[in-house]
Amino acid sequence: MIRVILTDIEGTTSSISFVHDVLFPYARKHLPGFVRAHYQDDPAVREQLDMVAANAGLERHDIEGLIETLQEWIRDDRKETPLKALQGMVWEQGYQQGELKGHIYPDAADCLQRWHDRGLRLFVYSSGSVKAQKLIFGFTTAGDFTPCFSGYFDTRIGGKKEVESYRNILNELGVEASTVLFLSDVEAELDAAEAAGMKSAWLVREGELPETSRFVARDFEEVDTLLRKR
Ligand SMILES: CSCCC(=O)C(=O)COP(=O)(O)O
Ligand SMILES: [Mg+2]
Repeated sequence: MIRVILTDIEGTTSSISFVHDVLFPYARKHLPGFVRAHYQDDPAVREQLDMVAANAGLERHDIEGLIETLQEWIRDDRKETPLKALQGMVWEQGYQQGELKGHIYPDAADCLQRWHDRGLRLFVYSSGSVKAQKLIFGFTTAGDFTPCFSGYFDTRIGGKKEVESYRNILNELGVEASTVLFLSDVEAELDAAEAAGMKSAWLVREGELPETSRFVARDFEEVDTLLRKR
């Protein structure tokens, strides 16, 4: 029986276009100024920049080089942990100032609330940092959904296509793998979750439905139907 839902964000609870056409351009525009303003006095920013420097083989004082690398990573949609941490810090300003509102599909909003009310435990696993996850769900156009969630995981637990990441999440949750249903729009992530023993559902919100033996859902209402059958 499913007792825990672990959900991806982009393409699952929220649209790909919100992430790529709103969040990433916002980060591209504001990240250079944010880094220049904070690299000297904010240890959390400095820590992430040092990780970028180590990863890119740059000198830690080469701030303009580090900014250029971060901009390239945003362009290439690289899921690098320090980039994701810095994006979360930049987006925080946008949400706080009312420039950003998190997108959530209406079916996801309804079902997350219902599942929470039915006693299911809900967790997020996204490449976006935990801070970014709390912001997107805290400031949605449909209100604050953070009370629905019991916890959040990001790439610090491991990459989303790696089996070990899901094993680590199971260790943290302390539950039987077969009681966890992972929701994602990326098949390789579902493969990794299943290899760790979790159940999975593939969200295919647009385009043709794939021919597959996997459970496929157009939206969260179809996932809910599956949950009620199990
Ligand atoms: C937390 S909202 C921003 C999501 C993000 O930065 C991203 O790269 C999307 O990753 P996901 O694992 O949710 O597909
Ligand atoms: Mg996704």
